[in-house]
Amino acid sequence: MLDVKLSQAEKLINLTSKANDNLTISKTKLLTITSGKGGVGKSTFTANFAYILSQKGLKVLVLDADIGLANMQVLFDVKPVVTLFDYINGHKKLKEVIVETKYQNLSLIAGKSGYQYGSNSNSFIFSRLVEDILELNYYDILIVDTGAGLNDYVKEFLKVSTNILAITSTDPSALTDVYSLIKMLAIDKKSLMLCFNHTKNDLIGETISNSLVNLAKKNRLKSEFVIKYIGSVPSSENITRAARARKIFVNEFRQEEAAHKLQNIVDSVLKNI
Ligand SMILES: Nc1ncnc2c1ncn2[C@@H]1O[C@H](COP(=O)(O)OP(=O)(O)OP(=O)(O)O)[C@@H](O)[C@H]1O
Repeated sequence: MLDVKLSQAEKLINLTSKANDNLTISKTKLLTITSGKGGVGKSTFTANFAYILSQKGLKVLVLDADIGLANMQVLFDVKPVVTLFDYINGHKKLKEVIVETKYQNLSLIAGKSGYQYGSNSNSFIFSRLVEDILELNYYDILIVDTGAGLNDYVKEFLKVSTNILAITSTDPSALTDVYSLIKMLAIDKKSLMLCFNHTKNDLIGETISNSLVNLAKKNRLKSEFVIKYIGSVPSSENITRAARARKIFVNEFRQEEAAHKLQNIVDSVLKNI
C-alpha cells in the first residue's frame, strides 16, 4: 500500500518537474490566462491578446481549456470537428487536434463544454497535454485559457505554469475571487500578472492593484510573491460588436483606445515572460 502511495507521489513529482523542466528546454513559452469570476471578458481578452502576438510574427497556439464554456472557436470563427478531448481520450494525435485559424501564425486547440473532471482527476491529463505541446517545440507561445473559477482542472494548469496572467473586472465579487487566486498562488508561485477589464481609466486598475498588494501584505502572504500590474482595458461597444460578428476587435478597430491598451498589455507581458 505504502509502495503504491509512494509511486503515485513520485509520479506527481516527476510529471510536475518534467513539465517545469520543459519550460526551460522548450522554445515554447507557456502563458496561462485565468480569472477568478466568470464573465469578466477573459476569452475576449485572450483572443485579442493571441492575435496581437501572432501579428508580431510569433507562432501562437491557444488551448481553450474553458471547460464550462469553450468559446474560443467562436471568437476565432472556426468550426473544429475535433477538440482537446479527442487527444486526451486517445482518438486523435496531438497534431490532429490543432486547427489553423484564418489568422497567420495563430492556431487553436478547441475546447469542449461540459467535461466532468472527476473520473480522470488523478491522472494529470491536462499537465500532460501541456507537456506534450511544449515537447513539440514548434510554437513560440502556448496560451492556455483556463476558464473561470478555481476548480481542480484550473488548479492543474496553474500548477505547471510559471507565467500566469489574471484578468478581472473591478466588481467587488470579481476582486474577491481574484484575491482568492492570489492567496493560492502566493503559496508556491513567484508572481502573478494582473490586468483589469471594463475600467474607466488606467489609474483605477493601478489603484486597485496596489490595494490588493497591500491586502496581501496585511494578511502576511509570502513576501517574495509579486503582483505585477500589467494594464487595463476600457469598456467598448465595439469589443462586443466584433465578437458577435466573429471578428477580432483589435484587427477591426485598430485606432480605438481599447485596442491600443491591448497592444500595450501584450508588450508588457512579453517583457515579463
Ligand atoms: N472591454 C470590454 N468592453 C465591452 N464588452 C466586453 C469587454 N470585454 C468583454 N466584453 C464582452 O463581455 C462578454 C463576456 O466576455 P467573455 O465571454 O470574454 O468573458 P469570459 O470571462 O471569458 O466569460 P466566461 O468565464 O463565462 O467564459 C462578451 O459579450 C464580450 O464581448
